[in-house]
Amino acid sequence: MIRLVKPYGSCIMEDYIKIKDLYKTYSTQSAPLEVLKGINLTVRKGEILGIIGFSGAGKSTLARCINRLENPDRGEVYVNDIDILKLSKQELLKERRKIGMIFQTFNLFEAKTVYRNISYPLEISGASKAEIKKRVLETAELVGLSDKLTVYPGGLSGGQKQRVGIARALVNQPHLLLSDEATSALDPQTTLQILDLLKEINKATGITILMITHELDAIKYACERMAVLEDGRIIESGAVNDIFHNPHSRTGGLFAKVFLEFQKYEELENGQGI
Ligand SMILES: Nc1ncnc2c1ncn2[C@@H]1O[C@H](COP(=O)(O)OP(=O)(O)OP(=O)(O)O)[C@@H](O)[C@H]1O
Repeated sequence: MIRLVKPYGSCIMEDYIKIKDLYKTYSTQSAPLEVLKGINLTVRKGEILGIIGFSGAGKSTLARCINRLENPDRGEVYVNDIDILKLSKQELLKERRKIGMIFQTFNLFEAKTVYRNISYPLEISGASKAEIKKRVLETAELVGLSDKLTVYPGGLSGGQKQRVGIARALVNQPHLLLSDEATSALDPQTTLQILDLLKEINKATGITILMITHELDAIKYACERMAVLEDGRIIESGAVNDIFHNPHSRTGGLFAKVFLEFQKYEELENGQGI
């Protein structure tokens, strides 16, 4: 196991992302579609914050506005006190290197080996061959893929593909990881392994993680705080346990109810609670 360092310090309570009155409308063939309707959100440095919401609530749009893969209509986005919406193209490219992103569909290059998938962000940032090799080997070891570097994505399981996605997102040593439904395509056991990996990386490096998901159990497993997104608005936020046991919104309540029903069913299946 390689030695993990905390490159960015470990102050837990400092705000790392600040989002104020964020709006985003898509143009569609029929009518404009307002997807974000005044988002206000704070993510603390070094935490894993969960964002939960039903399909279409605007979760991916919100994540993509943070690294400006989407340009919001108005509002403010600060990452590490940098005003993301005011950056020039060049400045944005530089800041984006400090923000990794992982996806439900992994988004790997099928024609590149694991090594080349992981090395890609370093290649486009102009790192030397020696630096690339060092960082790829370190990151592959961190995610448990040292023995898969010459394999193509087609020869990997879903969990291994997501590990490649995580390694590629981390190889530039970002301060922030945006995780957009990263475990939604995985079976429950693999989901736990990936969540354990994210928790381990968070603990070891102090990286801030924004975990977007529609799976309450994933949030319950990995996060201390969460926010509920409904129809383009954050309708409640706070400690996971508080929202889970005493939800103040319809969406929060529905997620908690489904989770509890599922838990009851699992206990019955395992012969507990009878
Ligand atoms: N590029 C786009 N152009 C037009 N409409 C879009 C675009 N991207 C997303 N939308 C629409 O915006 C709404 C919110 O989409 P978004 O992907 O942000 O939601 P989500 O909460 O992440 O949903 P899911 O969990 O299903 O991925 C949806 O109605 C979607 O169809």
